[in-house]
Amino acid sequence: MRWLEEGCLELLDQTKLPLKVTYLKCRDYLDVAAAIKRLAVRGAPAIGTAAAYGLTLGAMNLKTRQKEEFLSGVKAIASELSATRPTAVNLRWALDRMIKKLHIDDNEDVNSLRTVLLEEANLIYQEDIETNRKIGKHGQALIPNGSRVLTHCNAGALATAGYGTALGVIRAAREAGKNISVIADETRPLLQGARLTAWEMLREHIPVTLITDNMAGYLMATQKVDLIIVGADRITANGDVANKIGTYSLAVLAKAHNLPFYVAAPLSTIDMSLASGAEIPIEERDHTEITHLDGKSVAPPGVKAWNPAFDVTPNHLVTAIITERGVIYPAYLDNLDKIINH
Ligand SMILES: CSC[C@@H](O)[C@@H](O)C(=O)COP(=O)(O)O
Repeated sequence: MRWLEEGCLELLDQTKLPLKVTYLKCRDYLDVAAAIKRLAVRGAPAIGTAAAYGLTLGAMNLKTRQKEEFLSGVKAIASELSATRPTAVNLRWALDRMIKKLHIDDNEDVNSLRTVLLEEANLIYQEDIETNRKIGKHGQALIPNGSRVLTHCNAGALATAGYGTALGVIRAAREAGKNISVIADETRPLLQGARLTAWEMLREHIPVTLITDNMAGYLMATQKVDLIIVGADRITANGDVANKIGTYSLAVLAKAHNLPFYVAAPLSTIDMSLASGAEIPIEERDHTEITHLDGKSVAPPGVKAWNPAFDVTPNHLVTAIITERGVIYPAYLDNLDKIINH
């Protein structure tokens, strides 16, 4: 994603990858909201950053010069953007951070508040890349040379402002000179692993092998994988992790095969207001995402379907959470609070 000086957010349309590299030009918050909803931009940190720019666009397009009216308009746009996807807490985190900026100096006029919003969105963007590099640095120390790493969905540069979380750890391990190969779960139903992770890895000449989701158990049983790293959409105060549907099954399999199961995520993904994963709102998406493939029906018309986009992995299945401030080990139930409030 890229902010263009003309007052426009440019987004790589991820729904078109890997076949086409096309960019969307968002000139209003409604364009950004629509892009988030249809997953043209997706991945927890990426939707937070895009929403921050979306709010900036909305504020630029508000006609009023009256400060109170401007503030209530911006807040209404923030709640609309926040409602686009319910599970990834980074979306709300970024919008809350933007809104907080508007109260710093009561003497500022509407135009300078617009500048404040753009500067904050730029900061969120830049910080996300730095954060991911730090996650990579801490995480790569956990990856032995020669590891074959299984990952799910796409927690790479595409899912963030740049570099990636889970894939950032892999990038950092490669940059440290380690010989690392990746196994990408295809990630039904929308194939973020096949379409996006495989695309990212191939572009950087990182060895990658694609498997379907139902091959993971056999892969582990036949000792073809050494560890698992995934990203996260929300981590609760007890260390439970919401991530792309299928993550929980991988964690159970990892436990059964005695393999490390790591979660790489920025602190902005940790929601200390929720005690456990049972409280996380799980997005349910359109049934056609599973009854159809590429617009063609793959199920009998009229069949009932269920399409939760995320699942929750309980803390006891997580070996460690890798954050920008360091690695939180199983004793993290206490550490999480200390690290967040440090
Ligand atoms: C660094 S991204 C971490 C998660 O957001 C990612 O693993 C994921 O589940 C994304 O889901 P998506 O539905 O594609 O937005």
